[in-house]
Amino acid sequence: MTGSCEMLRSFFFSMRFGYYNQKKGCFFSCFVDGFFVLFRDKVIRRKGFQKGRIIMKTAVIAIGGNAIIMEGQKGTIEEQFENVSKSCDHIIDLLEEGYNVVLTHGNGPHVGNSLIKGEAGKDLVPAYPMDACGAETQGLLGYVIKQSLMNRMKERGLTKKIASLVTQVEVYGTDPAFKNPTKPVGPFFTKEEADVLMAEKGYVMKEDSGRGYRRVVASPKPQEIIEKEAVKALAGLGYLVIAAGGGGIPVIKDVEDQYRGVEAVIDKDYASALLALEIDADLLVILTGVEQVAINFGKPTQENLSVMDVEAARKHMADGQFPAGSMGPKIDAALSFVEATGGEALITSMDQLKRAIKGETGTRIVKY
Ligand SMILES: Nc1ncnc2c1ncn2[C@@H]1O[C@H](COP(=O)(O)OP(=O)(O)O)[C@@H](O)[C@H]1O
Ligand SMILES: NC(=O)OP(=O)(O)O
Repeated sequence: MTGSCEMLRSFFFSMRFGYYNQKKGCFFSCFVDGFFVLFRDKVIRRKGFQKGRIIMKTAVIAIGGNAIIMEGQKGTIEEQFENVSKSCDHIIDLLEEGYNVVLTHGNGPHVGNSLIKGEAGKDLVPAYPMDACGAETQGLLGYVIKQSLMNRMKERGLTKKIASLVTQVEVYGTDPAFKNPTKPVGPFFTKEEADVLMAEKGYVMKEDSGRGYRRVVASPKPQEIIEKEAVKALAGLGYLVIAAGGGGIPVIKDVEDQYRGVEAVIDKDYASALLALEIDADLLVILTGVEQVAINFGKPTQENLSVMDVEAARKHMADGQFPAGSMGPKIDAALSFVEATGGEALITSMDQLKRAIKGETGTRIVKY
């Protein structure tokens, strides 16, 4: 197609050159050039080609931490490798569909576990603060995801460079979220266990979507992905990039304009939406436990949605269709990306990713 483009260009150029020679051609020259540019841009947009190379679409794909350590699991390293390995084919399928993939992931179960380990061992070795636990979990999960993908790709006879990037995310120290913890981390407890932890450790414990009680910590809104340029550059070089794990390591700028870690866990859906915006991604995919977003979720009148525009999403949100502790932040994050870029967000489950990308399932959130 680009070959035809270039032939047309040569043809028009020679016509234009002829007219120049006859000193008549200025108007015609502009007309021909304009036509060529319109034609070329249309081809590029439709086919994704530019000067003989394919322009890849970039998708930011967010995987929930609860898909890596599942409900009822202790979170052994073997369990995590097994869970992630099961997801690899779905991600690889997307690469084969021609997408540049930037993977982000949650770390809620992991960061809570790290805090418990620190607390339990603090008489022997120093406990880490929450930002350091976030960094630790980014490193661990980067390793688990990267190795699982590498091994599966090898089995499928594919090669793709993979980079896992330690990512800091700036938050504001004045964010009211620091005074109102909402982010569930770590394992699930019964009400009785939660009461003991609140009394003995001073934790804030809340019920998490009918699944039990979990510790909740501050979750300020992400303001800037510090390593965004590196993510964009690596994706542009054809790497599958794993970034902003656990929503990114939360940092603030102190009075001397220096970055400093803070005690918080950023929501990975908000961080993923911001990353998608900052690296000019075409698509934001939020993977969760359901194939489609629904209205009247869990009721006999449940209606699954294939497409939802911004206006409808806002209306359903105002009607209380998307609870704050579960689907609410995902819709909110999707809206922030769609409204700012005019791009699309897709919410679906990991096992339906390929079909959802083809438009066969999932819920697409679009501007109009
Ligand atoms: N309107 C809704 N449509 C679909 N799912 C919903 C809706 N409201 C609540 N949910 C629940 O929210 C869950 C997603 O939230 P959560 O489990 O907290 O996310 P994560 O996958 O990031 O851990 C879904 O799996 C579903 O059980
Ligand atoms: N950081 C974060 O959002 O983790 P989860 O996806 O595990 O909640």
